[in-house]
Amino acid sequence: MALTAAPNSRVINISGPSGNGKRTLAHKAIDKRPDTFTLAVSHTSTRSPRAGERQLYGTSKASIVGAAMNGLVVMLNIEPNGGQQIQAEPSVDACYIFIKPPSLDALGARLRSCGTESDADVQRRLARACVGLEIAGKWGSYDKPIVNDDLEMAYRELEEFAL
Ligand SMILES: Nc1ncnc2c1ncn2[C@@H]1O[C@H](COP(=O)(O)OP(=O)(O)OP(=O)(O)O)[C@@H](O)[C@H]1O
Repeated sequence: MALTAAPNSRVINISGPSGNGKRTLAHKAIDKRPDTFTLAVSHTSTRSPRAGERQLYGTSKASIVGAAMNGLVVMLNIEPNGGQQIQAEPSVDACYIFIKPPSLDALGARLRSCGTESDADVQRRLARACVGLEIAGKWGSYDKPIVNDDLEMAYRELEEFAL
């Protein structure tokens, strides 16, 4: 049987530098509209799925398409390569959102506020974020950039784009 998502279904790859609020934004979407949004996390994640999340294993594509066929907007927070594979799959109507921090200073403050990382780790993640933002800027292959400054406004942009 061919895997074909329902016409109005959406699969959204959520990408962007570590610590810029991808997970926070996705969980806000699930909290606000639990009957609409679900989050698929990579099977490489070290933690168990939280409420509203689906963990992806070998049949990831089938489970994504299955959820989309059930009318859900499936947000993917997975490794960049995995996201590109899903995007390249013609049976899935996938799009690509890039979440940007308002500034590198703000991103640094968020990483530090978690309190789980040493200064050296924060500096390393910021350096990676600089590279990621530069690549994304040149790459330009995402459908929707969202600046996650005010969380409520960022969520409204996500909702407007997704629904
Ligand atoms: N708009 C915002 N304003 C202020 N703080 C925020 C905002 N969005 C997220 N944060 C905070 O930033 C920190 C990192 O957020 P989050 O874990 O969602 O990032 P992430 O992009 O999913 O990170 P990772 O890719 O490492 O999993 C958290 O402490 C979160 O509460």
